[in-house]
Amino acid sequence: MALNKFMHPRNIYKMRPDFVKLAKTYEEFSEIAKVDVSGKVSIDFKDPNSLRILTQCLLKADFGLDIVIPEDRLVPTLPLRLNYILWIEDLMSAINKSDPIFGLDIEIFLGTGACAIYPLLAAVKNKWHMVGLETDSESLQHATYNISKNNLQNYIEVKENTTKSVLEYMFLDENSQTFEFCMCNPPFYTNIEELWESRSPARPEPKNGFTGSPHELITEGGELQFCRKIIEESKLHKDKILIFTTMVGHKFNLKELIIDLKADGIKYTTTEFCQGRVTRWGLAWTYQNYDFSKMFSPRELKPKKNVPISFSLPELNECNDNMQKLKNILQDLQIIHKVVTKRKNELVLDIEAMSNTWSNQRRKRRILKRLSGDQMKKVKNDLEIPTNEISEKIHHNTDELQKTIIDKSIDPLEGTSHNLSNSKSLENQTPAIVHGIMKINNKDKILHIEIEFINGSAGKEGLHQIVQYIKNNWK
Ligand SMILES: C[S@@+](CC[C@H](N)C(=O)[O-])C[C@H]1O[C@@H](n2cnc3c(N)ncnc32)[C@H](O)[C@@H]1O
Repeated sequence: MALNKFMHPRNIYKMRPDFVKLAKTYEEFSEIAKVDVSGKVSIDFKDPNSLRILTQCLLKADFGLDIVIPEDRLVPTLPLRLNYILWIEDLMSAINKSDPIFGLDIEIFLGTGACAIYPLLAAVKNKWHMVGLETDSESLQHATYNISKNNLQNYIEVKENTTKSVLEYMFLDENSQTFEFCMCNPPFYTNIEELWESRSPARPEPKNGFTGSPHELITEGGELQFCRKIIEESKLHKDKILIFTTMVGHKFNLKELIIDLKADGIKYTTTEFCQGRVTRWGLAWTYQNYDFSKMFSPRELKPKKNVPISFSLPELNECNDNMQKLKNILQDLQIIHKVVTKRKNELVLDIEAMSNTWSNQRRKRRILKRLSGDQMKKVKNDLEIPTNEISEKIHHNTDELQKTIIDKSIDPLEGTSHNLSNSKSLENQTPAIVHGIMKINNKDKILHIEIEFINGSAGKEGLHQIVQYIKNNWK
């Protein structure tokens, strides 16, 4: 299932459902299940009846919902439906409406379908109040039946949309209620030919069987026109719904809709719904002052490439070996640094800080200021002990890696000494709090440095602090 890794992180269908358990629990599932010689249980995904039974059983097992999906209606794929609901949850939490447990939020759903799948999931999962609009009276009847079968009438109301509009119907009355969001899974196709074309033998065969009635799948102008209609109607009811959303089935249509929203200066955000081998898109827009900048698509959440920290150190007047000066600073910080590669003007060091030796510097300077007379003299004397006397190179690695480590460092303020002599034990027992790779390029006596963070409990912030310390002490 190539795209499952990009499913919403909270989607329970990221992991394939346990078919063995389903077969043991539900007789209807065991009837459609096949067991191979290795004991693996599978079903025929191309058979609409198997898909219907699988969906009904999963709704029962995972959400406690007892649903009847009519034979001639769309079988909702649960991973996709759940991806959409989870994204709405994220949007609600982005606008600080993440606490609907008391059922105070009232939502609206367009095109409820025969299962009323979205309102049912939203009600059992989040206790959201949903209003479902549907034009197909037969689907409406099924939806009403499924809602009362699960005793969720207090949460879900379904209404027959008798108008040609999409949203308008909800706001015919001036005092109509407001909603936190609307969601919609629009019919995909423009006409029956387009629908058949999508099923033509020339196209790669879909993995899942085909379900749904023409009414559910076809709309004049296809999904693009349907979504454009919602956008147009949303302009008339800007404050009646805080966030308008719709699912989009074709990437091309998503691009067109984004162009429309941009042209009108409407704030929007998008996401991808990835599941199995199918990607759909979510589009949300608002007329409110909401910040969507922290909304990310699951695919965007994958770790970003580690961008190194770059900076330069200028030539110093009284120093004729800048590279050595930099090494001295690393030594002062008790940072273990071993040479990875050494070329003419370039040196690559593996650096490891075992403890935070840079953070208290300001405090130490403050205390120094407060000290007076003899105390000050003593501390100053201690401080002025040259670095090479309080440290010594203790380790030369035979495989060409030169390791420099401070053997002993005196803390002038506490007057204690830290023994860091056993580098091996440090390496083996204590993980570095900052581990990075430092590339130093010496060009025209200016050091150009790039440090890449590898790992460590102090995080990249720790590395930034080290960089700051180096810059402050470059004099
Ligand atoms: C693709 S189906 C989605 C069904 C269900 N929500 C799901 O996701 O499985 C689209 C639904 O929108 C309904 N529909 C089409 N035009 C509509 C309109 N103007 N207002 C409300 N519902 C509409 C169709 O009858 C159909 O049930």
